Formats: sequence, C-alpha cells, structure tokens
Amino acid sequence: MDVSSIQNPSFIKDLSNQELEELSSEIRKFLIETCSVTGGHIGANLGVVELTLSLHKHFNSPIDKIIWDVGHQTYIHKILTGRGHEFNSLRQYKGLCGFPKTKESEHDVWEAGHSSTSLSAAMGMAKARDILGKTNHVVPVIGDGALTGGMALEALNHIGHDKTNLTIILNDNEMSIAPNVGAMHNMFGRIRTNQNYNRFKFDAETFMSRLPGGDRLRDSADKIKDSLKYLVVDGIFFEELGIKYIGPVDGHNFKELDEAISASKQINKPVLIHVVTKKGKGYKPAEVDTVGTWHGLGPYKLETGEVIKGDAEGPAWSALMSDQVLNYAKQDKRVVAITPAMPVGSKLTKFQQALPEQFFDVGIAEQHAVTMAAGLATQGMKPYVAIYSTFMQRAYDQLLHDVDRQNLNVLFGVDRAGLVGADGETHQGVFDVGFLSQFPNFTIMMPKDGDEAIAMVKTAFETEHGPMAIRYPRGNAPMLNETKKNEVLEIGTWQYERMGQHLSIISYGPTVKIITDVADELLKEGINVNVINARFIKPMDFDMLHEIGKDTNPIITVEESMLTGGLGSQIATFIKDHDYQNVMRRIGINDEYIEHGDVDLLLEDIGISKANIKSLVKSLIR
Ligand SMILES: Cc1ncc(C[n+]2csc(CCOP(=O)(O)OP(=O)(O)O)c2C)c(N)n1
Ligand SMILES: CC(=O)[C@@H](O)[C@H](O)COP(=O)(O)O
Ligand SMILES: [Mg+2]
Repeated sequence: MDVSSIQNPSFIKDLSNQELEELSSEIRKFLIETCSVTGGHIGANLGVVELTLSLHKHFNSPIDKIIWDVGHQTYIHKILTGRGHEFNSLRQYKGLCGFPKTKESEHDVWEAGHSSTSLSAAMGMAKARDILGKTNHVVPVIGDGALTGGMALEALNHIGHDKTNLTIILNDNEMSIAPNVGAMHNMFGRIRTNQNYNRFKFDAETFMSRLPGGDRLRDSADKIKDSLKYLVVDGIFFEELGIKYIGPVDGHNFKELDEAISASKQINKPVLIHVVTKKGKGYKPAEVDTVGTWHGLGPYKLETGEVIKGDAEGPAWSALMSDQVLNYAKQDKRVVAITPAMPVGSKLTKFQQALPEQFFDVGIAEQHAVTMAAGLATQGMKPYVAIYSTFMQRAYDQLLHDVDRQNLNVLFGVDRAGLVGADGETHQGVFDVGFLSQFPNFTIMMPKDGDEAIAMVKTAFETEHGPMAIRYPRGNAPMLNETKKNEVLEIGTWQYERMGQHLSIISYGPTVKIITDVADELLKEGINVNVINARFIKPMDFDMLHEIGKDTNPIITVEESMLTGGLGSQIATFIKDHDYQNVMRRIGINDEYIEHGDVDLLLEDIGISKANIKSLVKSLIR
C-alpha cells in the first residue's frame, strides 16, 4: 500500500490484525525514509505506530477527540488523516508542521509543542461534551515523560475527583528525551515488572465487564483486586486517585490493544490504559539509542543511521555554555546545574557524568526547576538553570515571584534563544526578552560569539548580581576572538563594533555580525554607521544611549525577538522620555507567531537580512 495516498482513517476499521501489522511495516518504512531526508521526531513516532492505528480503529476521529501530548509523535496520525503526500515538506518552510495544527486538518483537535497539556485540554473537551449533551469519547495520549509535568498532575487530581469519562492513554517507553526520571518513572518500572498481577487484574476486569448483570461480581472482583494490589504492587497511584487503571499493555500488539481499548469503553469513568512501547521500534539505530539522540534529529544516512552533520563551525552553543559552567562547578561545589528534562539538548550529559551530585534532571518541571534554584540560592549555592527560552515561559511566575523578587543569585542559560527553525511556532525563543525585561532585578545578556559567552559566564560567577540570564541560540557558536575570555564584563555596558557618524544600528547576539557585515559593505559606498553590540539587553548602557541621543542621527534596532517589549521598544522609550529627536526604526518580530522553516528564510521574512537593513539605512540618511 502507498501510505502517502491514504485519505482518511475510516478503512482501518475493517482491517484484520494481520493487515494492520502489514500496514505498520509500510508506515515505518515510509517514516524512516522520509525522515532521513527531512529530519524529525522519528524515535517517538516509530514507537506509536500500532497505538495510533488502534486508536483510529476504535475511535471515530474527529468526533472522538484524540489529543496528543507534546504532539511530536503525530506523524502516523497525519498519514492516516490524509497528509502522507506532504511528508517531503515536513518541518520545512511553508511545509507540513511537525506538530498538530488545526488549520492542517479537522483531526488535529488540539495544538501543542509544549508538554503536559493534554489532560487539561481533554478535561475541558469532556466537560464541554457533558454540558452540551454529546456522547463522544475524549482520548488524551500522554507519554511517561510528559506525565512528569506539573500540569498533567494538576489535571489528574481534578479528573480523578470529578470522575469525568475520559480514556487516558499513557504511552510508557521509559524515555523522556533522555531516559525518564523521577519517582513516577520508578513506579511504572515496578508496575511493568509485576506483569502477572496486572495481567490477572486486566483479565478479571475484562471478564467481569462481559458478564451479564455482573455488577455484584464486579464488586467482588474489585475487592479481590484491591487487596491483591497491596500485596503485589506498592500502591496503584491512579486507582487511588479514582482513575481506573488497565495495563500494562504491549503497545506493539494489536490484540492486547484491542482488548484494553474495548474494555475501557465499557467503563463510564476516567480510565487510564498503560501502554508499554519501544521508542524507535523498527529501526535499529533508533531502537538501541539509550541517550535520546533519536528522539528528534536532522537528516541521517538511511542505511547506517549516521547523522549527517552540517558544515557549521565552532562548538555548539549549549556545549560551550555547559562546559564553562562545569569548569566552575569542578572548583566550587556550590555551583550546581539543573535541567528540566533537557540534558541532551542543553548538552549537560558531560556535567552529569562528571559531577552527578551537583546535577539535577528534574523532569519536565520548569516551574519546579526555577523555584528549586531559588531555594538553593538562599543557601549560598550558585545554581545554573539551563532552560530553553520557549520552556522558560512555563515558569514566568517562579522567575518573578521566587527568583527576581528575592533578588537571588541564579544564573539562567537561556538556550534556543531566537528562532529555532524546524520546530516552529511553539518553540521559537522570542518572548523571553520581553518578559524578563519587566523584572526589576534581572540582568539579561546575549553574546555575539563564543568568546563573549565565556566572558559572560565568568561575569555571572564572579559577581554577585542577582538573577542573570545569558541567552544563546540553537546551533554553533562562532569564535571571533574579539572578546577577552578572562574579562569580567562591566554590567550594563555596550560596545561599539564600528564607529561612524551617519546613523546607529544597535543589536545583540549573533545578529551583531550581520550588522557589522552590513556596515562594512555600506562603508564602501561612503556610508559610515555606528554598530553597537548591546551585549547587556538589561540594564541598557544609558551613557551610550545619551551619547547617541545627543548626536540626533537616526537609530535602527535589530533583534530576533518580539518587538513588543524588546530592546528596540525600550530604546525608543528612553529616547522619547529624554526628549531626544532621533528618528527610530525597529526591526524584529511584529505581533505574530513565526512558523517552522529554515531560520535564514524566516529571518528574511521578518526583515533581518543584509539587503533589507541596507536599504533601510539608505532610506533614513538620504
Ligand atoms: C514544557 C516542555 N518542556 C520540555 C519539552 C521538551 N520535550 C519535548 S518531548 C519531551 C519528552 C517527552 O517524553 P514523553 O512524553 O515520554 O514522550 P516520548 O517522546 O517518550 O514519546 C521533552 C522533554 C516540551 N516539549 N515541553
Ligand atoms: C518536541 C520538543 O519539544 C523537543 O523534542 C524539541 O524538538 C527539541 O528541540 P532541539 O532539537 O532544539 O533540542
Ligand atoms: Mg516517553
């Protein structure tokens, strides 16, 4: 079967389990091939082929609502709902999104990208169903990693109490991106190894549910089951919360999935089906990955699974930052590193191995990570929280209420700052400048290159300056050798990269290099501009701002961030507040979300291109 020609999932309902197995193989082959060219979250998808087919067999999407947590594992769902023919554009500019998108299909009933939202969304949809007198099923599919997120636990607490009819699918592959962590993860391990008890429990429930007038028998079975669970397993969390537990079920076995889903449909209460799957199933390099490389990656060689490396020079920004912090941690045990489930992306595995006592992977728990860091700081520790800009959004109040308000010495490595590319809208790191700038005590920096990043880490560890954020982008750090790595930077000072007299262009981070290139090209045409590296986004360099305010020449600001609340807006406010007369133009992201695609193309769309900046300069000085 040509899986890219599938129009909708209705045909699955008539397939035998053997036919479903054949279809699974074809889908896997298709995914492994297409993702070898486009890249993507291949590991997670290979693990849910049978599960996705079973869900579409037993439920009537989109009337029944299948809600995918995170949404990175929806490739099979996309194929079954008529999008297979678009897979060569997966995660590319103007192509198919790597996450659910309501505008792509009516079957994508919930958009995500950030984790642990599915249960709350499901509760909302189920309540709407009940209030409106509808009868559809609501089926959130949540991974064992996503279940470590606070939101998911808040929702479970509500669902169990409210007894709302939901079919929760727990996809337990023992992996978050890296191996999963936490006490719940350990509990699932115990449940998995107590297969006999669970098999008995599942069979008994299915059996009882099929008996006519079996209420009394069911009650007795519940009692036997309840006493057994304390004998065999040390407490079944979900049942105690009021959520019926079915499992564990082999998530690659259609018969077991059939039985479990059918049984769940007999129960008019919240049910959780614990499905055990293998991440990367069916592709050897992904199956044997114990690190998390195959969770999501770029193109790879199909035959060997060898990852195709880009031609970028310099160390990965994340590695450069984590290694610097590790150097300090080796000399000072007060330096500790915290990651909310991103040791792989934030390149902290070296730190984890070198100093396990000073390293904390707290699971997908950004709020906890930030407040835990605040707690550490109150005791004189020097916590470093490596956190993606986009996921930092989850911890807005903790940053404000716990860290900033108490002016605590916590260093944040704000990873993936700026546009991230293929992950798109849900993951662009473009809001942190706006919200962190509002916090009175925060210092926000962004290095233009790797050397400046090293000096910034030094500045953070060698000054006691309250909360600090060093932003750095996805990708590799150029080492321009223009900053002394041993320098402690003076807080709130900017630097002239080029001196001119016609106009000032102010930027921060690697965008500074684009501006200096523009300035060099303009110089050949006799146009002489200031280029200012605003390496401290906050506090700004007020002396320099007065200088350029007084010279009255036009000012252009360029930033890979939202314009609202961005540096440009703050400079404009400063100029206005001081009655300076400079004409100002701001380049950055207007009031919109930026979709997925190649970063250079996206930058061009928002006006961060040499050509656009050059023509703006010319239009302002002529
Ligand atoms: C709030 C938030 N923090 C971190 C992430 C990054 N992230 C994406 S998928 C993932 C692991 C999810 O594990 P799990 O739910 O078990 O899904 P699996 O990939 O194992 O199928 C993480 C940490 C995220 N998407 N959202
Ligand atoms: C789905 C998700 O949130 C992560 O898997 C994310 O895609 C990781 O991004 P990086 O590839 O930038 O680490
Ligand atoms: Mg998982």
